[in-house]
Amino acid sequence: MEIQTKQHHQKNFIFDHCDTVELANQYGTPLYVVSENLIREKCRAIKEEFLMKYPNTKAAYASKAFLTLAMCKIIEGEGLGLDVVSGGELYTAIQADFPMEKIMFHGNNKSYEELEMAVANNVGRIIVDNFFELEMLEDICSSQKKKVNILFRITPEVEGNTHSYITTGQKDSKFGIPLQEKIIESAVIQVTKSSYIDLKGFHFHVGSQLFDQQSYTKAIATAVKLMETLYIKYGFVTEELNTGGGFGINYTNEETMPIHYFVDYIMEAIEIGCREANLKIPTIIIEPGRWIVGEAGITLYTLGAIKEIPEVRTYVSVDGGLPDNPRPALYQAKYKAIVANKINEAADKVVTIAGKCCETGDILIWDLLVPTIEAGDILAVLNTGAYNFSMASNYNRLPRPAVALISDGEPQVIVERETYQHLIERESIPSHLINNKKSFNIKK
Ligand SMILES: Cc1ncc(COP(=O)(O)O)c(C=O)c1O
Ligand SMILES: N[C@@H](CCCC[NH3+])C(=O)O
Repeated sequence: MEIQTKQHHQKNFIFDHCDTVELANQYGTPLYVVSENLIREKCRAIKEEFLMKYPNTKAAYASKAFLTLAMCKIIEGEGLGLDVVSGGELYTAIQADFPMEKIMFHGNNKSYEELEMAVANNVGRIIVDNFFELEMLEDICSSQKKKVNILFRITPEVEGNTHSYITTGQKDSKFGIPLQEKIIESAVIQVTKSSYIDLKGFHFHVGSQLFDQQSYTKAIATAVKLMETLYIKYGFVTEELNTGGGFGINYTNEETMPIHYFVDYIMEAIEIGCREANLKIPTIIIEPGRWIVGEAGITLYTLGAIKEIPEVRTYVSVDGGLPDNPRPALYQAKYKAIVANKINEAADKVVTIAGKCCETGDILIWDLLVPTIEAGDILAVLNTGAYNFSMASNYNRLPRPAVALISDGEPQVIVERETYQHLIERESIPSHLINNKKSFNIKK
């Protein structure tokens, strides 16, 4: 493996200047390790190859990929905006003093309370997904006497070439306002009558972990057509177009695409579309999540039970699994991994890396090439920065791992490991169950 061969002089796998075996010893496993520098490098590439290259552009980090207070600070420091999809994500941003005007609030079923919180905190854009939300927003704005800027999320009717669970732009999708004339146009007409809500433009998101540029181009063509129709029929000028995120990253053998691979295509399609339709190019916004943080994270595990089924396979179990990384079970996602304390030993055995959950589907990696391994070895699963920590659960009552952030070669814990006590913290025992003395008559 490339990373291993580069490190002949090292004994252990080094990730962003830190010895991963030492990290495992210091903080325990499973452990999420995230590199601040790698995140910043990605943000800077977005600045250089998108924000500085094209006028009138903005970028927001899709925080669902990985969000902590420290992450808010990194994103703020890099000058990007933040895409949030829930009261919890918004609360985290508020607690980190993230500039509220740079927040984009998404979601297909925002609650009244979540919208109240967004309006009260003056978030920059609310991406309205449906009429139900529009009516709540009108009500909230009139009672708070506040104006809000919104985008309508449209369903671009594009099938992204990715796992079906992470396509969002297809016609039959829970996300976005359908493009049928009478639906989208009546939404626009309704909002233009509002004295509280200012419709700035439109948003679409095709899907996640995409490499095919054509799906963006198709969605842009649809959005430009809508912009043109609205301009011709109603004189409505689209000031902003948010083309979502979804840029794919390298998990196994795919080549990681630089940001210009996606954004140059997007910008060209917009320029051509707007020129042909005689429209002014709106402000263009992108909101990648995975592309910014996915490759900046790894997960360290300790190997435990090794079970060889002769002539079938060898299962090697780790001290985590599905609860800290549900992606293989959910999306058949593939990962690569390195035995961190044996990087200079020849990898000549094929094993299957199993999680410790009571689930047959809790397999992190099928058929991984490893050297001779034993219990106690440290396994580093690569590219786990996106949608691992953020999707982690306590299934089987496993405490969630800590997160260590490496900043300029120095690791520190930014999220503490959960304890067994955390698992019962919100629970109580009803009085009749305390001594279990009462005989219980089950009402029929
Ligand atoms: C509206 C929206 N924006 C941005 C993203 C970020 O996606 P990704 O992490 O694939 O870039 C998503 C998730 O797919 C999304 O639904
Ligand atoms: N959770 C998904 C991405 C979802 C993106 C949200 N629209 C994944 O891990 O790939």
